[in-house]
Amino acid sequence: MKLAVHFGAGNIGRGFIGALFSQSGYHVTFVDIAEQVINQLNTEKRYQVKLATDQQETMTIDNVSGLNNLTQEQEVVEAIGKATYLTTAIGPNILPHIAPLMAKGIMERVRKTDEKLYVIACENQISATDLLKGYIFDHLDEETKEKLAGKVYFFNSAVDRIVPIQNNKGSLDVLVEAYYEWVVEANESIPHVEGMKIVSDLAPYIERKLFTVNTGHAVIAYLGYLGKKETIDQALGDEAILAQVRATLSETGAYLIHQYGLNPDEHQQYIDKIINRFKNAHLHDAVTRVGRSPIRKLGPNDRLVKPAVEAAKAGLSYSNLAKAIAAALHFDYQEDPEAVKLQEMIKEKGVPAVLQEVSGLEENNEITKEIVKQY
Ligand SMILES: NC(=O)C1=CN([C@@H]2O[C@H](COP(=O)(O)OP(=O)(O)OC[C@H]3O[C@@H](n4cnc5c(N)ncnc54)[C@H](O)[C@@H]3O)[C@@H](O)[C@H]2O)C=CC1
Ligand SMILES: O=P(O)(O)OC[C@H]1O[C@](O)(CO)[C@@H](O)[C@@H]1O
Repeated sequence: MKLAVHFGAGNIGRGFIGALFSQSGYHVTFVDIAEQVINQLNTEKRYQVKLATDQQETMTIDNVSGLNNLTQEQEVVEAIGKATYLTTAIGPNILPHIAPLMAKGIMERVRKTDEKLYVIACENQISATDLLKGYIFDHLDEETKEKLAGKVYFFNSAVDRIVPIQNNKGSLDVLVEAYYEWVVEANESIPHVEGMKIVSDLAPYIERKLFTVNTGHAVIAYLGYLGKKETIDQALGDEAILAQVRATLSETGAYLIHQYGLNPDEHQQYIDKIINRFKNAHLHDAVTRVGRSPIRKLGPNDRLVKPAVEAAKAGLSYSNLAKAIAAALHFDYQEDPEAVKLQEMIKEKGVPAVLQEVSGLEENNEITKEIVKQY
């Protein structure tokens, strides 16, 4: 049986990427630091993926096991040695921390086999696999670097499926939305995985997804948080928030249409479909999950700042994006370490300095001025 080694046995790992590998005939070895999840994977050997629909269809995901990357390093290295795919869904900030072990696995592997290995980071981040590759390369010896060509491939990807925080402590089962899209940029044929779509240029896909699904979601999350809404669907029930989401997605849409020559009617349909996905009340998706890690989300290449900067460059409107950024700066959820840090930074340095440091926006930039006004 072919093997996929997947770092991150969380919501996307179990509910999306691992599930697709299992359904494609792979054994999936999940690697995680969550000891209880790893133990359960090894004892139960299966779990259910439940669709957040009226019918609640369920699928059994089997041929799964787990390894703890803190206590089972050698086992992880051996698994990487046998894998066809090496994937992650762990959070972009964690990639540098798992790269040394991945590098160790790759070094041992290329000494022993010429079999091809495909590495794909499945994160909400543009070029996440390129970033991971850079972190891995920092830990590879020169001999391995020279041997990688034709043996280890790194492919960027875009992943889209809403998987909320699970409300079933102690269970491996995962509630997911029925919709999913996994797009991988590869210029050659790679081993088949059910549901994986191969494209030669990922840029339009990842930007369309990040600046529609993730921008729209972030607007709802931050305005919903300010409006004391608990979940995304509850926030969307507020007409003012719904109107603001539509206005913001018109701005990102204008940029995407301008940049990639998208058909405006088709893009509007894409926006409408996504807003309907957000309305799914079965997901109970907390605004605090969707707004999590605001410093990352306010990054220069992320879902709010990048489209605002690109819209400004193209002479397009960005005032609704500026409003969303201002709302993100008010996200003071105490259980989110980045939210706490962001509020401390704002208190200490003020909004313009924070926008410079976190988002790469100069103080005299027109976008900064608009954000400060909205804030
Ligand atoms: N949940 C969603 O709907 C979607 C999430 N994503 C992206 O997928 C990635 C994962 O997100 P989720 O699955 O929601 O998060 P999650 O928090 O459910 O899963 C992350 C997993 O990584 C593990 N982990 C953290 N640090 C680790 C370390 N140092 N070593 C090993 N394991 C470690 C955690 O224990 C957890 O099991 C993120 O980049 C997210 O942006 C992308 C699309 C949809
Ligand atoms: O996972 P992140 O990057 O923290 O952001 C949350 C976003 O990711 C998703 O979980 C999946 O695309 C969305 O639900 C949401 O837009």
